[in-house]
Amino acid sequence: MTLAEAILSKKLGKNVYAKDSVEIDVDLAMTHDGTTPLTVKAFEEISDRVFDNKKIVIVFDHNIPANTSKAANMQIITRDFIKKHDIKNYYLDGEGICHQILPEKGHVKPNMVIVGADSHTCTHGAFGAFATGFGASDMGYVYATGKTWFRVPETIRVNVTGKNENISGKDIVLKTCKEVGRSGATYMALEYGGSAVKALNMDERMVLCNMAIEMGGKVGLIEADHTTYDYLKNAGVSNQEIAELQRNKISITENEETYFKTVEFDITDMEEQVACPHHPDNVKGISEVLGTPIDQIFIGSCTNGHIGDLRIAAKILKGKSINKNTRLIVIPASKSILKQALNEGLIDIFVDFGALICAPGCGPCLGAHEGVLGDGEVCLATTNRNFKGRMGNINSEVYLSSPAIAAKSAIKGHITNE
Ligand SMILES: CC(C)[C@H](C(=O)O)[C@@H](O)C(=O)O
Ligand code: SF4
Repeated sequence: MTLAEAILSKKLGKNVYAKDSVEIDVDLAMTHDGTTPLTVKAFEEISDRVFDNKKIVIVFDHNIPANTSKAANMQIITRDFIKKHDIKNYYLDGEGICHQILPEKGHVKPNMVIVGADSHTCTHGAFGAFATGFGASDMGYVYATGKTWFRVPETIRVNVTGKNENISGKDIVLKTCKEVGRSGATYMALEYGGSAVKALNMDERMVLCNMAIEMGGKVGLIEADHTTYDYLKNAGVSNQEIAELQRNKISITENEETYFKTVEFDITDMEEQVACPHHPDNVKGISEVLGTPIDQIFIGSCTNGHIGDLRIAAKILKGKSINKNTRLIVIPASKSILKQALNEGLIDIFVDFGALICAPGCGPCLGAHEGVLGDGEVCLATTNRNFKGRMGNINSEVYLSSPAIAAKSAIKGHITNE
């Protein structure tokens, strides 16, 4: 069985396989400031009671603090919904990006079925959970019934081996995007494994699963292991619950025949990867884009705003100053990452370097809040999407890279790995 089949089978108490259709109870449902109002509208057409006020999580992250009256009014609708239905889990005051908050606050656990009204909900597959993004009307149905249906996805196995200290989770996922292509995994699971994946910490594993949707993937998945359980412990999950999860651990034996296909690569001699405008699968080895002038650099987002990312960037930027032809925006993915970065002196390093620090949230990632680009400008971002106009201007260009490449490029003012 593939990991996707195994998780869904365990949950349903019977064996299900790729292409089967299943109706299933969800363990966690998430919406954010951008998608809650439409979800509420769809929900109210079918019910006046949520299925379970403890299994819903609502996060404000896309436009926080509100930048327009429209965004502020959408937040009023959401706050009213939270009060009316006594929703227990909500993070509304710049606590961070939903895909960071969910695991950080201990909401995500292996074997869960998680749905969210955001396409990057697939991030949580890094914990061995079946997690996927939905549109607001599907979420309205989930808020009312706690149920949804899936076609069990076929699986592309991605095996990554080798060792290379210059290669991060972001380089691995960009390479995967190049290999699989923008629609190569449509409605499929991307199941990551191999020694190089096993060696990654949870922040880096989340990067791999976060970008599954950029290949059309339904879910990104990584088998839970001791790294997963250590993370859960730090996120406040009780020892008792972790022991229970370990007892129920799903282990799969890799079996070629169960996969739609297998993609394999070795990172030992791989160079850093950069996605060029205007799609995350337009990936080149860094040597092909060295010297590209950059106007704005953004380190943050649900892909690469983790504490580990900020540590890597700060180590590179310490004692240096920003190139006068570029600007740098740094946004920790959550308030607790911001606090940790303050405690470790990372924020001092960024500020001294010449960076602008903004409140935890999505920031410039989708061009709807702050850090919008001007005509003809080029941005290098640690985010997951570089579609035309993604950062708020159809006449701008966005490149995607790891935090290390973003930091090095902020010193030089052009794309570099030195
Ligand atoms: C606004 C939201 C619905 C959207 C998504 O679903 O992914 C956003 O987070 C994005 O990254 O484009
Ligand atoms: S950080 Fe970007 S990709 Fe992630 S949820 Fe926010 S807008 Fe979407």
